[in-house]
Amino acid sequence: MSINKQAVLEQLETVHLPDGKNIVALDMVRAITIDGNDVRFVIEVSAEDGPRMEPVRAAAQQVVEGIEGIEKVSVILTSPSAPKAPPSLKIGGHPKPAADSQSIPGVDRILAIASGKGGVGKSTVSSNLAVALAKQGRRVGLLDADIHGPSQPRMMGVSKRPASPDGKTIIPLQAHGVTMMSLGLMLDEDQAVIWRGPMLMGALQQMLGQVEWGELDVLIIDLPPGTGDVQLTLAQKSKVTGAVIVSTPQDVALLDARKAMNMFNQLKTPIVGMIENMSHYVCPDCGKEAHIFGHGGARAEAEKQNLPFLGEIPLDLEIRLAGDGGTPIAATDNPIADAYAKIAKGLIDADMA
Ligand SMILES: Nc1ncnc2c1ncn2[C@@H]1O[C@H](COP(=O)(O)OP(=O)(O)OP(=O)(O)O)[C@@H](O)[C@H]1O
Repeated sequence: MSINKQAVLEQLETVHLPDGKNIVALDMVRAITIDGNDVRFVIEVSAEDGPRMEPVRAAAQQVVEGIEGIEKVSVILTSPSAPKAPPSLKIGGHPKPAADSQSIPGVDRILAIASGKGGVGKSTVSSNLAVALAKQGRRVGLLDADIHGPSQPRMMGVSKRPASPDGKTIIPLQAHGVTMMSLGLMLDEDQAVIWRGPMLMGALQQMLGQVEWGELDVLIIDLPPGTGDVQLTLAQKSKVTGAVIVSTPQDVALLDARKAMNMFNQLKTPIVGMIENMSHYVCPDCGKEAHIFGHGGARAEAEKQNLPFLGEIPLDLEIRLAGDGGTPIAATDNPIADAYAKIAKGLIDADMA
């Protein structure tokens, strides 16, 4: 028997609190994840109730363990302990149930930039691609959904707190011809983000739903690395046109990229193609090309997976310096900008941006 979320919820409806209401009706069950024969979920309780809720947790585990075919059940009790949201903007909070996957009014396409592994340059690709597309006349938005480590404010050179005239809608900022928003703009730069899953999901949904994006040809979303809740929420709750996978050429990054691709396949999010970042290094002194992380791995992987290969970006100090300085290299006339321009053109020609 295949295990589905509905079957899990039905069992959980039989777990009641002392006041008689069940934990599903009370909206306490979060983040149900079914992984083969294993099931994981979270029960959210108030901080005061926490210690008294262990029997409820145990009961929830027991009833789900009773479902035929389930081998392992992990249930975690959590209570909100997130830092306070910026008062006027109400970022955070629980995700509101979305009936179906939603499109964003005025936004024609959503492109998610993803990677399996951290640090492969996904955020750098996102900002440069956004700028390169804007330079080619597209109306582009950039949403920094890398909520654990938002880096777009630094890379795009913005630090102003977005306005919210009515305390509900959020007015995004403009930088290098791109309309952008990042949770980083709501936080102090060195504030660690320790929000738990459900809070993050709420924040993400708010960023998608409450930001006044205006009319956009494409909204680029810089995802966190890996295959976590943000990716799942995004793919399930919004109409993502496609995902672009960024990888460095070496095996370990490709291994993780494969996991990310599997996730998108399972979520039925089309994969637009792969980009190889840090593809090669040209020594500025002698002009010799070196392949520090190997070369061509992402292209070969794309071929293997029958996916388009969108292009390669060299490893270059100028790219890092430009990103750190708040002006993506794609916004300059440095010849390296051509690499991003080429990928942007490919996306436009494929009607993906
Ligand atoms: N092609 C490149 N050449 C040189 N430096 C690069 C290149 N791409 C990215 N970098 C640098 O590598 C570092 C990591 O890049 P970036 O933050 O874009 O990666 P990421 O995959 O988004 O990371 P995270 O996992 O933190 O989200 C940054 O300092 C960035 O400037």
